[in-house]
Amino acid sequence: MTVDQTTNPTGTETTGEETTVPSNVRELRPGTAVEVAPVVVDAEIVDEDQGDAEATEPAEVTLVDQPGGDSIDWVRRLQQAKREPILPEYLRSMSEAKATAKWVAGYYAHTAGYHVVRSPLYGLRLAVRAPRGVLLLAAATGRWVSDAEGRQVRAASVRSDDAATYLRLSAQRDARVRFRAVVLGIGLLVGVPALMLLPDAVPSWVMWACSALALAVLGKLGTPADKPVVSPAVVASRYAKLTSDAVTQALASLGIASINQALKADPRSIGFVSPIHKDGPGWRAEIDLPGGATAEDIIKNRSKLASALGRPLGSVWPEGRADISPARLVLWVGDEDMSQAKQPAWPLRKGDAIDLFDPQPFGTDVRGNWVRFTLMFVSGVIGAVPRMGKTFALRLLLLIAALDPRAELHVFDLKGTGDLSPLEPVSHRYRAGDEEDDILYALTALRELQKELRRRAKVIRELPRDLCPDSQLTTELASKKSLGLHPIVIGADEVQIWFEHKDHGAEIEEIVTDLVKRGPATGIVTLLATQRPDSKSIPTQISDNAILRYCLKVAGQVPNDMVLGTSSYQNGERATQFNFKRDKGVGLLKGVVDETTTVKGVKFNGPDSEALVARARAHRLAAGRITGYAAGLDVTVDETESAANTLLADLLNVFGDKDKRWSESLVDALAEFRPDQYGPWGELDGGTAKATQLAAALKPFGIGTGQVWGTDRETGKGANRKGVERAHIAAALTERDKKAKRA
Ligand SMILES: Nc1ncnc2c1ncn2[C@@H]1O[C@H](COP(=O)(O)OP(=O)(O)OP(=O)(O)O)[C@@H](O)[C@H]1O
Repeated sequence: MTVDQTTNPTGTETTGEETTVPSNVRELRPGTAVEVAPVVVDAEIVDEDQGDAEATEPAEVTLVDQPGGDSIDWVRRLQQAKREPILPEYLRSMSEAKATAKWVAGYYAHTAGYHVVRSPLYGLRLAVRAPRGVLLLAAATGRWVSDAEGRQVRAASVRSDDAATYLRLSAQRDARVRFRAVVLGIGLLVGVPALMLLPDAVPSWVMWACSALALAVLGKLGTPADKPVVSPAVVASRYAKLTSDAVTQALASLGIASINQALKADPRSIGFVSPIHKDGPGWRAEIDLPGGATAEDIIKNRSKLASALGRPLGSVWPEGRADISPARLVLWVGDEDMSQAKQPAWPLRKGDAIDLFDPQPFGTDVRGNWVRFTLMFVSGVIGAVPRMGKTFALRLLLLIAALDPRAELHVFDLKGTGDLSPLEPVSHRYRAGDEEDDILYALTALRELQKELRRRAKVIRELPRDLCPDSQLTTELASKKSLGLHPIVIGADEVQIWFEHKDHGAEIEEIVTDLVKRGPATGIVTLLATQRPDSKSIPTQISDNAILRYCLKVAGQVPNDMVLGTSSYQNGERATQFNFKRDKGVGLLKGVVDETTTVKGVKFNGPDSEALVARARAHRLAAGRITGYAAGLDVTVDETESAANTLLADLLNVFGDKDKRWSESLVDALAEFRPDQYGPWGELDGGTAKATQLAAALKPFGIGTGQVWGTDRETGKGANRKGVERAHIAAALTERDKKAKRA
């Protein structure tokens, strides 16, 4: 079609009789079904019957794709573009730059040391191989002088009876051999006497240097290709460059129907957004998947992808970029398995004071880059099956908190193994264990914290606007001792023990829910770790409101979604993918980073933690911030309250299915139930003494004892004796719990 280059106001080009539309522009035609339903009609496809009418009467055309390039969106595109950091990760802080420089220096020092130590061996190897080098040099010289390289061509001319060529080649060879023999002869005539005279003519070190050089050259010549003189000081990566062909083939082998169909129709349907390039210690490919396939489809099949690429699972990391498109896949393939890669030194290991309002390094991502986040304003849940690194992760977060001298730490090690004990010297509240008094200690501390939460909310609410414009706690406000808004960080390991406690579980759940929900805004950070992430061990109200989520290896979809949030498994965020043996300390981190990221937490062991805490304590001493447990001023748990606290619950436990029971039989049952606590009561002489004891213990709760009909177990006779009604105890227990909540 010849096109007259005039353009009408709608942007179409006209040729007098014909109306054409630029091939990349689609249109909607008025008066057709297309107008009602926005179906795109290609301008080239014109109904034959309507063709003439349209030719005589120019149709009113509404363009779907507006003319013009992308330039109208230029600024917006620029605004949306993600800026890559100007400085590489290792240059962003002085300490990291130093650590990197130190690492590089260490690397070359190691390489130099390795070769220096082996240099006598290298010399020996060269000396042993030098005679072979002499023979090979002589043979090569012989071949050069005799023009051996032309032998095959001359033989071919003989075989083909090509006399003329043979004569020409022979003449050429004779001339060449003559010339080369003369060169060799002169060389020998000059070289041999020179070699004999040289020792007397030059200083001996020159002779030694020349001899060493000659030995080195001849030794190198005599070295077989598969036995290098110098052994490698470091083992280089085994894996080759990632290519688009390898990626395409691997994606095709995953059995994803939409990808396979698209590849069948067009083998180049997998779109590579940018060239595959080196990104840290690995290769990065950014891909637009074809035909309705999503990044999740690939993430779900990570192990198959690794197998297809012929790499270890720990080095193949597909990620989605849902902010761009569900079909955008970023495939990063590491030079080595993440579990084998050495983690760089933790920037906080020296124990310098930090500000918790700033992002702090917690672990490294699959590329070995530090993953940093701000601990303030979050509540967190850490979950995993046993022995995968939960406690290490929780301790690491608490160590980070300890480095801010203002942070008040409340540490509860319900596992009771003392893994969190390095934090004792800086803890405001600390307890290890899950005994009754440990639970009561925690309960007392949590009640205090709930009161503190309310106080803080009031303080923030009443602060002058100029100090706190958005009711947002700032590092400056947190530093003002008079306000008492310093960070509070609570860490509890094996937290399910709290929530499952038969007497206090409900109250603890209520307080922790409050802390998790309202705490972050008031500077209270609650971090909970559990090895059994289900709705019983971490109530849904709490897990739903957690911001920081760190999920190490879990066994299935339910615990996975409990830690990472509903539908996470469905969306390809699967901590089930980690390996029991190799992926200790590796987990999916969510909520505090832009995208859910695979992170290997820093492995900071007990002795190192103690050393770091010693520094942290020194900062606190200097700042006058040693409080509570660390200052020898721990919370006191009222023991009578604790005995009284359990008495009502214990009575309900031993009551059995009766509504009323004699006091003396209840005392015997209590003594059997908790010998430590009620043993002495059981030893009282006679039923009356026991009944009097129970009556005295129940008096503070307003429960009286009265005559109760029962049967004597020994005589089998019925009688009226002092006893208690179950309903009175249940009512008193409910009333007491209500009071505790109001307090
Ligand atoms: N970041 C890490 N890197 C490498 N190894 C780690 C890391 N964190 C923990 N480990 C290893 O995993 C082991 C178990 O860690 P940890 O005690 O924290 O597990 P856990 O999940 O708390 O176990 P449990 O449920 O039995 O208490 C540790 O002894 C340590 O060797």
